[in-house]
Amino acid sequence: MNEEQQCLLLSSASRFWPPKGVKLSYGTAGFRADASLLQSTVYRVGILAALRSLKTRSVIGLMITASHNKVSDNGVKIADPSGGMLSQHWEPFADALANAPSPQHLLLLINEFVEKEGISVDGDWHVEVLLGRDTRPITVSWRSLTLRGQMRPMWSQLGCRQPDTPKTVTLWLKSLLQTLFYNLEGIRGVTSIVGAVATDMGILTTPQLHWMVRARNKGMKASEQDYFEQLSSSFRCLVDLIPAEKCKFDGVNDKVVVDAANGVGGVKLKYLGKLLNGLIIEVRNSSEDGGVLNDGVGADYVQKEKVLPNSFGSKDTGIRCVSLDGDADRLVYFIVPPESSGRIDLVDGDKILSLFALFIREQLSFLNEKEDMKNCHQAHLGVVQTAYANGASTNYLKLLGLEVNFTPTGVKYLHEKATEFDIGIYFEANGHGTVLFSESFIESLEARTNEISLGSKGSEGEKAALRLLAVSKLINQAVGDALSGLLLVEVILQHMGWSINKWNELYHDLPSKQLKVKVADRTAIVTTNAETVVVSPPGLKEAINEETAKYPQGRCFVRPSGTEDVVRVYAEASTPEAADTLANCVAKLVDQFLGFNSS
Ligand SMILES: CC(=O)N[C@H]1[C@@H](OP(=O)(O)O)O[C@H](CO)[C@@H](O)[C@@H]1O
Ligand SMILES: [Mg+2]
Repeated sequence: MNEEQQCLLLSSASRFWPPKGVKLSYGTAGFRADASLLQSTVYRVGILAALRSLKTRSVIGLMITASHNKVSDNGVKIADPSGGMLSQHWEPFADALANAPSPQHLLLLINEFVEKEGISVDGDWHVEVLLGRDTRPITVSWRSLTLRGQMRPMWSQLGCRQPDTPKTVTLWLKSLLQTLFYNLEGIRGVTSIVGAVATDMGILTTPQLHWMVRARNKGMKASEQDYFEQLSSSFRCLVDLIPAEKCKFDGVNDKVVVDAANGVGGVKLKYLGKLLNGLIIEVRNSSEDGGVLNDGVGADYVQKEKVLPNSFGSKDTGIRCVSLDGDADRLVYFIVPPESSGRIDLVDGDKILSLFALFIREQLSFLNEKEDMKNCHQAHLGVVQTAYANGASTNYLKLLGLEVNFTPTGVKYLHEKATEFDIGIYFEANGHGTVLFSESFIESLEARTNEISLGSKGSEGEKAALRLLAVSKLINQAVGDALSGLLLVEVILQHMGWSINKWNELYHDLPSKQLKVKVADRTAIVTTNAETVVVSPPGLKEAINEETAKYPQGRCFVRPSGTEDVVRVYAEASTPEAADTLANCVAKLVDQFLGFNSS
């Protein structure tokens, strides 16, 4: 690194000291913590993004979001050149950067890493980082704003007067100002690499930013408008390909009501809805309504608590209802039963996966019907789940003859596994997932559909190829996306002529329960076998197994969360009461082994 670069890094880093006594970790989906702790982290992730751009010679994304976390948290993560998650190989460096105790340590780390990775920092590559942020407000403490005057320039840049109260000042700045601080810090980080450019893409859903990064690196159109146009036109294409006899079917109506978690998905979905025909999207709990992000609303709440989100009630009985999470990368459907008294019938990520798998399997069977295709390469379809997938869904998928694979929690693992197939469908039970198509399979579909434009009438096989091609454009190829997932569910239900009830009847979920346990150090739990078996602390595995064996169809596992400071407990059993008891007993075991009073 030359002297100019070293000076630039040292001077900008001296504005952003890490919080004292906090250990930051890149976790399941980037850094997440109380928003007041993350200023230096966002700045340092900006540097990381610029270095990643240099290393990969590609455009990189930096997203400011904490997804389903409570409103006082925030987070930051990176989108790699493919639009996927940051390469896991770089996560230890990300952790080290975030925790470097001083600008000098930071510089030393960067120097070492740049040398080890063979990254040339001499300005021969035009670094570009796309920045996105959701609508999450930030909380900034007065202390951090005034500490050694570091933040004062921010106030003048924002045209605001610095608050003069010595108490903690909580800033709930609406719209652009909400996350502008983090944005500026991200930009500062990126631009502390000489010649690097940070392009502010504004307020986006997480999947939109990932989509843009992928599109930019593939040389495709990559604006937000391009995203909306691609989704709406592929949706229309799928609608046009619905078999005539299925177009009007009892129980299928054209309205869906969406709980947008008071997050960024609401406004985006309202805009997208205007570009569609044959589907009415009613959005509630949009960030414009004044409700609190993820508070009594959203996919995480609905999926874990299995209760109605705010502003939904008995009036919604019989309607397809959907919940998105705060940054709109997950979705779950739900049904309001008659006289529900707050409970819902959840149609979760596992059922979305099952619906997608059925539809794709059907199209593949049409594709392979033609005599001359019999000897051709048959597409390899695979599905990927985590241990949180309901056992009934896994049985159902296996009964369909599908290959079911398991990975640890987190899209980064599922996505990676799904790329091994011609078509890989992955979903977490909480609604995080997508369908990936391999380049070679897309090429074979394109070749097949080109035959149609050469004058053929369009056989079932050719229509199936057109449908699959449209699915590959509709469903986000970079990461799970609630907006594109919703459109795909809607058009498949229309295609099948199914109501949400019929879909929900595919199989019956086993009763399950999830709990969170606060412990002294959650990292003391080490797991293996896609997180289903505890390796450490010794004895916990045996204690869990002994308890689980008492319950018919019992299954239980524990793991440290990668996004919250808790240990998660998951239990499944033949009755809701048994699942609750099993979860509670195992939560007590976790507390005995790791709680604040354990020795
Ligand atoms: C049980 C559960 O829902 N875990 C979620 C949650 O991860 P944890 O590591 O469990 O906190 O957030 C992740 C990121 O959004 C998501 O991928 C994952 O599925
Ligand atoms: Mg999310």
